[in-house]
Amino acid sequence: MLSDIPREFKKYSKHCQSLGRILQDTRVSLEDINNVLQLVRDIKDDLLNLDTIESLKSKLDRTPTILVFGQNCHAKALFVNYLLGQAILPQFSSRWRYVTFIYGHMKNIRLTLGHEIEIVEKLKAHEKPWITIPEEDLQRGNDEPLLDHCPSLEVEMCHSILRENVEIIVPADCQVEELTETLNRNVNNVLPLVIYAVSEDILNDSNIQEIRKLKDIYKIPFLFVSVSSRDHTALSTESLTESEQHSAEVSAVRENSKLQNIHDQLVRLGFISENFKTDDVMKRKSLCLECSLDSFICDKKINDEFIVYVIDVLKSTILKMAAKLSEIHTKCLRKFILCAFDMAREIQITPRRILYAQGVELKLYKTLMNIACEQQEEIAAIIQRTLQDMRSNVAEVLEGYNQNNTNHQLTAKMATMEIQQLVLKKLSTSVAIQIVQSVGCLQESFTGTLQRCLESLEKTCHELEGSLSASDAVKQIISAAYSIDIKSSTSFSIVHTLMDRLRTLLSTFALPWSSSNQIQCNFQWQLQVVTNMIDKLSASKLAKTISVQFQEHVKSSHEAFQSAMRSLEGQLTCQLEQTEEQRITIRKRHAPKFARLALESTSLCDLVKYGMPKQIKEIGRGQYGVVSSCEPWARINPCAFKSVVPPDDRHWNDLAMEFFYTRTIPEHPRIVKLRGSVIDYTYGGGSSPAVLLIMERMTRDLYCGLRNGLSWVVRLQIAIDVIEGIRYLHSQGLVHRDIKLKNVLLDTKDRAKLTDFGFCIPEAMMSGSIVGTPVHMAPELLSGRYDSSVDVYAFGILFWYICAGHVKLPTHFDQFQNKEQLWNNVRRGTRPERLPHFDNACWNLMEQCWAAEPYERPLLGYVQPQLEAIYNKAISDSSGKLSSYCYHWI
Ligand SMILES: Nc1ncnc2c1ncn2[C@@H]1O[C@H](COP(=O)(O)OP(=O)(O)OP(=O)(O)O)[C@@H](O)[C@H]1O
Repeated sequence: MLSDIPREFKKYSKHCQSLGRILQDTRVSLEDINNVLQLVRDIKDDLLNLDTIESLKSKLDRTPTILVFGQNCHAKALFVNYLLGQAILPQFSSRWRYVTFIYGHMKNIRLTLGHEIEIVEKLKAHEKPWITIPEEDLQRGNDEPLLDHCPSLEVEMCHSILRENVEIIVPADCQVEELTETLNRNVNNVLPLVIYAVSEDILNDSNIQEIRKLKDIYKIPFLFVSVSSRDHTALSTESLTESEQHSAEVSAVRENSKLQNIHDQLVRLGFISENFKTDDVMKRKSLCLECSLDSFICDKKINDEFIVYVIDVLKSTILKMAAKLSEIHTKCLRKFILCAFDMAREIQITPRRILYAQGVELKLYKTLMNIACEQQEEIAAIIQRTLQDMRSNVAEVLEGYNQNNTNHQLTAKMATMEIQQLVLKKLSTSVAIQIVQSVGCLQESFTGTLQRCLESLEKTCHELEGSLSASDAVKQIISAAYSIDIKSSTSFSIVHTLMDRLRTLLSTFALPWSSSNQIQCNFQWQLQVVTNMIDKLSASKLAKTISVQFQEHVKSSHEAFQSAMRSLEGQLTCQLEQTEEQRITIRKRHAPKFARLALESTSLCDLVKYGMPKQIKEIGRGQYGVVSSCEPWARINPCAFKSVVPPDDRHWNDLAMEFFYTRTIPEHPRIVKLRGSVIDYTYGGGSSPAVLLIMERMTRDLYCGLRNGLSWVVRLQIAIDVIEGIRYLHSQGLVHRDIKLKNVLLDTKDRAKLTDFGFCIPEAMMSGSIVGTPVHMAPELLSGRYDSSVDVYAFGILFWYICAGHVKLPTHFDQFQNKEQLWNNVRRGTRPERLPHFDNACWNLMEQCWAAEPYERPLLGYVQPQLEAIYNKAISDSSGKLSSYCYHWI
């Protein structure tokens, strides 16, 4: 109804206010994180680059404006007059200037340049009272410009549509070519609702061109309205005379055929879809679909259907903005959570890596030192053997020089040189081969992982100082023992030293070739001298030298490694403290803030799309909220919602974080999926808003189920369902932390789903807070240091109830006066008692699950097949033995 339109604009403006507040909070929160983390800064830059926040802000500030275009002034006048319910515009005139209708307490009219500047000009309307705007005031003078300083006729009216900060603009008549520029200049920063009024049977070329141009400018759906001058408020046909009735029928037929023509033409031109029937409009309204198609209505239906177009445009506008904002919140929050995960991992892993690297290096060092000692004898033997083998090579060298050279002095020198080189080369090669063999396997087993581990530690460290790094020190240790280039003896320092020593030794024995002693050398004598000289080289001494040098080298590299490691460890410890601080800030401040914003923006989207859920009746109450059944919402049927009123900011943030985790996990048959949320800001008189969490409605909880009696097979199936649900949550990185009878809901077939993710949280975001329901709480929960195995413990207790088949507290627990007493005893090992009908398989399973030490508790992947085996046995037992019926119903 037209009379409902102001309400829709009012709703829109309320949503805009909510969005504006969320937007402002988002801006403040982004500023808050600005200096925290590089990663977070990236998020902000990302947003600023896109100008998302700013552009959303300017979109929010737009005034909803009904822009009335049309085939001619006649069509536009008819539409505006329908809309405002009075003949405000003359039906037969042309060359209009801009006409803007705005809200005012009294009817008033003036010429303006924009809203601010009023042009003082005497208007016809000022001369006497008027109903319809005088044509003279509307018409643009021949010399009146359309672009710069184009005067606009501003009409103030006291009308309910205009009261909601809405304007109606009838743009000035102009040529199609001038449209873009005139509209850009005169109608900017508005939220347009574009009407194209048609009064003729057919659109002419210039109309079509105009529509195309308008579609280029406003990329939103249009509403085509076929208008006619017929008075729809006229009396019903029954009160007409026969001839009047006849002419009314004729004009109705003509009207229908005109409507059909225009409709067909619009379809042909592709402006509206072929299947679009006016009746669809109502269907679309009820389905709350986003406005994506142009619509076509006739003026007879304006009263009922114009509102559909208005709702479509307003809803889709709000939805787009809220969805964009929600995307920003979710994106930031995801980054925060990932970041917290990485940080938690870094904090956990780095000290282990350091220990690992130190351990492996120490082992490597010790092994190399052992090699150096153990290999000494073998190296000596190798040197000995090599020197022996060398005699024949030396003989060949000497023979060659004696035959070919007459200058004995020169020959002697050259021969000495060549022999020296020969000895060194042979020695270095054979020693090198030995060392390579000894340490070669070490390189494979030690360096790969160690090197990677060190490199990753050094990469993590932001301020590695200039001195030798631990990874370089390890490289040195290895190269002290093993060098790829060992055969080019110069690159291997130990062999190089050996060469120097040999060179000195050999040059001492080079005297027989000198000319001063006048002794003629002959081959045998030379050979004897050289052989003697070689024999004088002490193999064991050389081996010892090599070994000592080798050990020294390894030791000094080891010391360098230790010192590099100490400095690396110091820096990393410092850095980890900062990382932990940042993680806490993210977990406690930034993530909850964005979670709350995300909850607000997604709730706004849900509210706009589906409205407030309509309560049927209360179905349950928990510690934190009331659960009610409600009418189908977002096509969820049957549907329920839990309303939670967070008492303070901390609870708000906690709720928002939990909501985020549970809303973002993919659907699973064993989990009650949260379908949406809305925030009721009016709750408690507006002082304490309530968050309504909307979900599928289940039949009852396991507590009720057990109290009313469930067969053994059904109970076992429920236990399997619960395990599947917990396993799924764990696979998503979430810990439930509150597994208990009331959080297991049953459907009509008594299949179970987990619900109430009030405490559900990813491990990395856990703060060690003490949460849960006392009897189901694992002892370590109280220490604040726990992991996902608390759910296994809680399942153990739940399984006790399932096996017991009733909801009475275990006698062992019943004796305690308060939860402190209970916890103290649980810590000391008190657990539920074994009931007489428990079989071994079930009892063993629950005992394993509630083991005191988390590491003793079984993995759920182990529990499930155990349960399935118990279940299969129960099925075969129950099908065979009717006599056991009573037992099953214990
Ligand atoms: N989706 C649902 N469909 C049907 N009943 C539900 C649904 N969710 C909850 N209930 C019922 O409402 C009761 C209250 O639920 P709620 O989650 O608020 O609290 P709780 O789990 O019992 O306690 P607490 O708030 O301490 O965790 C449940 O015990 C259950 O019986």
